[in-house]
Amino acid sequence: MSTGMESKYLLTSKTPVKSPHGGGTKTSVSISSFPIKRKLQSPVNGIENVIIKAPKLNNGSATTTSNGKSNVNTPTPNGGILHLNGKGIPSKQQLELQRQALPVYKVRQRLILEARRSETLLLMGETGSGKTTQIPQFLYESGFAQKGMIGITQPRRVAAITVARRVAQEQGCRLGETVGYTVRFEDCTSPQTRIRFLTDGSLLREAIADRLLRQYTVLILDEAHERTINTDVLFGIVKEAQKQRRQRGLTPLKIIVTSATMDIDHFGKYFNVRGMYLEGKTYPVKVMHTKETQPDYLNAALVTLFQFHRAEPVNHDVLIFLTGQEEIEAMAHQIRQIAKTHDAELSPVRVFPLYAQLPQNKQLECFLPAHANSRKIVLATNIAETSVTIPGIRCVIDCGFVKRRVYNPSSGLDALRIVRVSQAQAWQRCGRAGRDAPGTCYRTYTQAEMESFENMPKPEILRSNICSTVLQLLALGIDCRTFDFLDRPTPEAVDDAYRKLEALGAVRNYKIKPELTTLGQQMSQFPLDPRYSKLLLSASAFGCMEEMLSLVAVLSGENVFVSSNEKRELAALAHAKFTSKHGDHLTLLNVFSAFLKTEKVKLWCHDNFLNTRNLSYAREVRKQLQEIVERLDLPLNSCGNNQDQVRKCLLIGLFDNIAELQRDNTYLTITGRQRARIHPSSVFHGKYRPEYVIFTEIVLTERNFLRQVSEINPDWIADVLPNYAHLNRIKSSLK
Ligand SMILES: Nc1ncnc2c1ncn2[C@@H]1O[C@H](COP(=O)(O)OP(=O)(O)OP(=O)(O)O)[C@@H](O)[C@H]1O
Repeated sequence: MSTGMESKYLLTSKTPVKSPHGGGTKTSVSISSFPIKRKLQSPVNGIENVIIKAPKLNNGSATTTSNGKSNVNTPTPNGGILHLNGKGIPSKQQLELQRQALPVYKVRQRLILEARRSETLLLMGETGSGKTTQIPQFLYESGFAQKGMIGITQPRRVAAITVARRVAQEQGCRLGETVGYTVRFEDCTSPQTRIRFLTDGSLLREAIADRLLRQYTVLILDEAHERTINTDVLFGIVKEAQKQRRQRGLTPLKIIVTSATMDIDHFGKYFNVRGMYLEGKTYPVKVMHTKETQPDYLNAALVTLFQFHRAEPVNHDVLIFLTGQEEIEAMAHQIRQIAKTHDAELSPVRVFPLYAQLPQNKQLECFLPAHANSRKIVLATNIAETSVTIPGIRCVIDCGFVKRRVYNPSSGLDALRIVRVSQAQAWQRCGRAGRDAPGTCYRTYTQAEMESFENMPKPEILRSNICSTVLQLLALGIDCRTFDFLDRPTPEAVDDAYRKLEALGAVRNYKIKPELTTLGQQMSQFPLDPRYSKLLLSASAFGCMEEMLSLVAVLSGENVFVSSNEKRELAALAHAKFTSKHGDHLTLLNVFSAFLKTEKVKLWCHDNFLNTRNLSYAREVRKQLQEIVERLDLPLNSCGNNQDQVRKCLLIGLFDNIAELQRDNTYLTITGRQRARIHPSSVFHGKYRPEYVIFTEIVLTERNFLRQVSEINPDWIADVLPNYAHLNRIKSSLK
């Protein structure tokens, strides 16, 4: 099966599955989400949830032309059909017609009425029905943004940016004018902006400056089911801001919580409101499961892809959900190879990776209109799972796995693990098809397997390191233990976070009445993990502030190295110029320092196989971090050639990330006793193995890897962290 070309092999059952709603027919099942109807029957605090019915839609249908290419027919309000061919950029009039065809558009009057009547709305509607793009526009067009902005939060940058772009298009304005977005280190808004899409983390940082969030008249917390830590904290913050503004007679704050798959009863109890279900679907999506459990989900996805590719019209684009960068890059290579080998019999393909570490301009490439005579194949992680619409996608292939950050309180380490998706995530993935035409979703797992998946992903706050959250809340004057959480983290997790913050010197007296130290207050001003903030706040004492600003800026961004399958050796040679024998951190610093001195950056990056966009982004981040450092009056000193100071300083923030070489050439982390190897991207990979290392991150997959590794001298540990060295019986401290 390795080529994925065997056309007789039928992976999926011929009968599509029934949606959990029970709607749809045996052969064409509509996309659906959680069993909404069952949920909606139960009263919330005695308040009945309601279903808002949309008038019947004249949904578009797909027709196949004689040359095998199908046209997407977009329904128009007068029942006419508008030919778009699914690939071109629509005109203003076409956009308006597309808007009017969305289910949410049909209930806009009712929605506006509900928004005028109630302080808080809890809205559930099918994926693709128009919640994210339309509701902010209805509110804006009805005057809700006269005294402030309408803010819409998204869990991910790519969603915030692409949705803002679409809404700006629909409003006929340039991005950053009436419609804009704000994500970490990037603000594309202006004083004219009325509709602002932003990541939940960005809104949280705004709350530190103004707990009442006075810039906003409406806040829409979208994709509530994702339950990221930031969204969970925001629920409590906006609820309190709303109450305070009411009590002080200030401009009221409307809160709207939206999702296709949230647990509406749980949210209803928390906000003490009824939930509303906006009825109406866009295009049907046929859902297919494999007949049998697949031992290799990657191969199963590849086989399914080529079965589809052989059989279906070329402009039916495909989106495949995988777990991470390595898998995506490997499959992209395989697909291109297979397509090349069989180019005589197969239509051309264009493959687009989409994952968080990819430079932003590369991420956005798959959102461009597709070509009519080749198939677009997007290979994505869960960053494409919610909110996004990738034009042209008619087929989703879901491998059913996701890489999730999990925190192990007993080891004290954060790690990435590959786990099964939840049912809610599977339905969200399915919802990425059928957005501009009917679609199909192939799941490379059986229906029985799907039923064994958990209903909802466990809220991030219950499975992650919450140090940053505890610090941010404390900066807002809130003890995490008394905060009004939708789901409260366990007392052990809270204690663990306080203990870590105390070890970093950010908090004191946490057992009785936690207080931020001066250092902690300063740390909360950086949009960074507290450990990185600590590095910056300690750097001037080590005489290396200039270097640490650069290093933290690079570590906060995405991969600066460009790998090339075709020119692997040339790339390695180019990168070797920057290699520091002391490890990856100083290597990164060498790259970035050289970049900062370069004038013709594009050419220089190209010649050195470096990513211009990511390095330019790091330069921007550095500028912003330097502004904070200057505001805090910290000396901007440099250690020059004495770069040991940088590695010593790293110990002060990353002291939980020290590992010791073992006899079998693996490493054992001092905190948590995890065994791991050096990541293949490290300068130490397959070469000299230092006795002690400090690393940025541990990745737990089939094998554990330490990412970004530098050598440290154990004597430094005793100097910089005397208690730590003693407690952990580091060799040098026992001499
Ligand atoms: N960038 C885009 N290009 C083309 N069409 C788009 C784009 N963004 C949105 N649309 C159209 O608008 C529809 C509504 O999208 P929207 O994101 O508002 O839905 P939603 O209800 O929020 O979905 P979800 O729950 O999946 O986030 C899509 O189904 C699609 O038809």
